[in-house]
Amino acid sequence: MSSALMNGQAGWSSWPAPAKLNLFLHIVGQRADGYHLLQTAFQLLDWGDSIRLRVRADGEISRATELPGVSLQSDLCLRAAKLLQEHAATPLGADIAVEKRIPMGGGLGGGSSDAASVLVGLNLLWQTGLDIDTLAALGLRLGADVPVFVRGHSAWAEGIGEELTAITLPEQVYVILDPQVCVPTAELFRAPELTRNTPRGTIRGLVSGELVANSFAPVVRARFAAVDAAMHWLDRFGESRLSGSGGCVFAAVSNIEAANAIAQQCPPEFVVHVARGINVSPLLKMAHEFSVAG
Ligand SMILES: C[C@@](CO)(OP(=O)(O)O)[C@H](O)COP(=O)(O)OP(=O)(O)OC[C@H]1O[C@@H](n2ccc(N)nc2=O)[C@H](O)[C@@H]1O
Ligand SMILES: Nc1ncnc2c1ncn2[C@@H]1O[C@H](COP(=O)(O)OP(=O)(O)O)[C@@H](O)[C@H]1O
Repeated sequence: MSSALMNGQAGWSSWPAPAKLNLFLHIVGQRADGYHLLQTAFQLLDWGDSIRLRVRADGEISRATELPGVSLQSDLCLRAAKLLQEHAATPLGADIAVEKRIPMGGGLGGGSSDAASVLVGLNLLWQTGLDIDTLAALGLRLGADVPVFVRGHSAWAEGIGEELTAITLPEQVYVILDPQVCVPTAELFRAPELTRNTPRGTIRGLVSGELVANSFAPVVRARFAAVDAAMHWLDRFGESRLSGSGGCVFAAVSNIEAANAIAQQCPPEFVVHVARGINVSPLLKMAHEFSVAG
């Protein structure tokens, strides 16, 4: 492996795990097993977590950093590594460290992206040679949002989020507000007041800017006053939208300077991030560099 891809500490390599926004999200039905059918647009961002991986010869999979509130059993990075290890029947193990920036339970897909980066990174480090379709299918077993991060392209999504069509969107700047509430996704999907028959949209509608609604927004705003307040505040600068099941909200702005000016005015109860939409994930670029470096 090229030394340029190692991050300085013996045996460790660093893998990006970008955040996502859901530019819109329509819940259009429900499957017999209770999972919801949706339409959404996943916009990858140039901002996110970093995962560091180090191969172990003894087969152990261990986390090298604490993830507050996340037990070993529920840690998506450890679960991803174990799933790949079992599937590929490799005797190798790994140490996994996460530099967490994406707020947990914020609707920005942090856990899913971390898991995808572990799958893609370890598949290369362990030389298990699985193709992207197989990694995406393994990822789907960990969460509906994992496949888009494995495939590494902003995408139009249907089904439960796994039927993906890569799309190329303008690389827009976004102001993202984190109202610092952890919204439990499963509970939101169970909400009796959730609209489950939103009319279907089209990619053309997305591109023309008609599709901005999120089926979760009325439910989340009614249940979490801080999310409602964040949307009201952001509405002063652009049409605010909810990402995923929340609690983070965002608005598109014209450029970085405008975004930074808005960020500077942000009230202290919200954490603000400025990020740019990207069509291709840095994970995909890293994986390519790694493969080329051999
Ligand atoms: C709402 C979305 C939109 O991108 O994102 P987040 O808000 O989580 O970021 C996703 O659909 C979330 O995907 P993900 O976070 O991977 O959820 P999962 O772990 O697969 O599912 C958590 C639980 O939500 C419910 N669930 C999830 C996805 C789906 N299409 N229908 C469902 O009913 C199921 O009860 C499931 O047990
Ligand atoms: N590496 C991880 N990063 C974030 N959350 C994780 C991770 N592993 C497990 N989790 C669990 O998954 C939940 C959802 O995480 P996250 O992906 O950050 O939010 P969302 O699904 O709202 O986008 C968290 O509340 C946490 O309990």
